[in-house]
Amino acid sequence: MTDQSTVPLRLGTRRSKLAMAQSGLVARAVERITGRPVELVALTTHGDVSREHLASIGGTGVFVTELRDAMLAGEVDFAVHSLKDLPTQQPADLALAAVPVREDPRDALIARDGLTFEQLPDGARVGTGSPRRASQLNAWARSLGKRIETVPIRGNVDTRIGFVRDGELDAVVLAAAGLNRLGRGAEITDLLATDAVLPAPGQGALAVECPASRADLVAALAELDDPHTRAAVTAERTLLAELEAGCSAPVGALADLHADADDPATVTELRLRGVVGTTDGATLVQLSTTGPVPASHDDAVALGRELARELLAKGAAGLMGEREL
Ligand SMILES: NCc1[nH]cc(CCC(=O)O)c1CC(=O)O
Repeated sequence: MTDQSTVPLRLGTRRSKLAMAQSGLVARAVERITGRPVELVALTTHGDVSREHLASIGGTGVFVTELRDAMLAGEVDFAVHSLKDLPTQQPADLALAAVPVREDPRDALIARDGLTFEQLPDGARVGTGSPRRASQLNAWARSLGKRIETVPIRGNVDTRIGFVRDGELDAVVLAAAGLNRLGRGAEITDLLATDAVLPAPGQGALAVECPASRADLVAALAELDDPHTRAAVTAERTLLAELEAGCSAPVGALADLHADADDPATVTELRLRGVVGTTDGATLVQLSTTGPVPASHDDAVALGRELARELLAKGAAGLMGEREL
C-alpha cells in the first residue's frame, strides 16, 4: 500500500516571478499544515505568451483559465491565483478552498529620486495601464492643483520599474502586495493612502483553488483560510459583480475592519468603500458603508450589493465607459 502522506501535492503555477513567489509561499504553508510535500508544476499560460492581446483573448480571467483546465484534467492538484485576477463568478466544479491572510492591499508608487505622489511635478508622466488607477490618480492630482500624464504601460514588474530607472517615466504604480512578495518593497517611494486611491477589489489577497470533487483536499487547504479576509474580498467582489464591471473597469473597492470609535476594544465593524470614476478623474463617485463584521457569506454579499446599488443610484453606470447598464 502506498503511503498517501509522502505523495507530493502538485501545485500548478504560472511561470512569472510573481506567480512563482506566490505559489512558493502557499506551497510552504500547505507543507506545514498537511505534512505532505508540495511540488510546483510551472505551466505556460496563453496570457503570459501574448499579454498584448489580453482584450482579444477574453480579458477577465485569462491568466486563470489554463490553470483551471489543468486542475480539472487532473494534471495538477491545486492552484494559487491573485484574487483580483479571478472572475467574480466561481465555477461550480472548482472550490475556492482558502483565502489566506491578505498582504498590504494598497497601491504603491515607485518614483524617481524617491518622490512621493504629492511631490511629483506638474506634468509628471506616471505609468499605469489600469483605468482604475488612472482615474483616481488624475482626480488626486487635480485636488493638488496639478496635472499628471498617465501613460499606459504593460509587462511584468521588472519591465514596469525599468521605465522609471531608464528615465522614460517619472513614476509607475503597482500593487504593494506584489512588490512585497517579490522582495522589492524597499523600492516603493510612496504607499498610496486608501483615502486617495482605493485598490482593485481583492487586491493583495490570494485565492487557493482545487477541484470541488476532492473533499479531503478542500478540507486540508481550508486550514489556510482567513475568515476576515474572505469576508472582505467577498464584499469587494460582489460590489464589482453588481456593477457588472470586469477587472479592467475603473472600479476600486476596499473592505477593512473598523473599530467602533466609542469602544475600540471591539473590532466588530466592516467598512466597505467603493469608487467609480472617469479615466480623466474629472468625475468620481465614492461611497462608504459600515456594518457588523459579516457572520456569513450571505452577509458579506449583502454589504457589497448594498454599496453597488448606492453607487448605481449616484450614476456609476454612466462613468464606466462604453458599458451600457
Ligand atoms: N493585474 C496584475 C496583477 N495581479 C495581481 C497583482 C499584484 C498582487 C496582488 O494584487 O495581489 C498584479 C500586479 C499589479 O497590479 O501591480
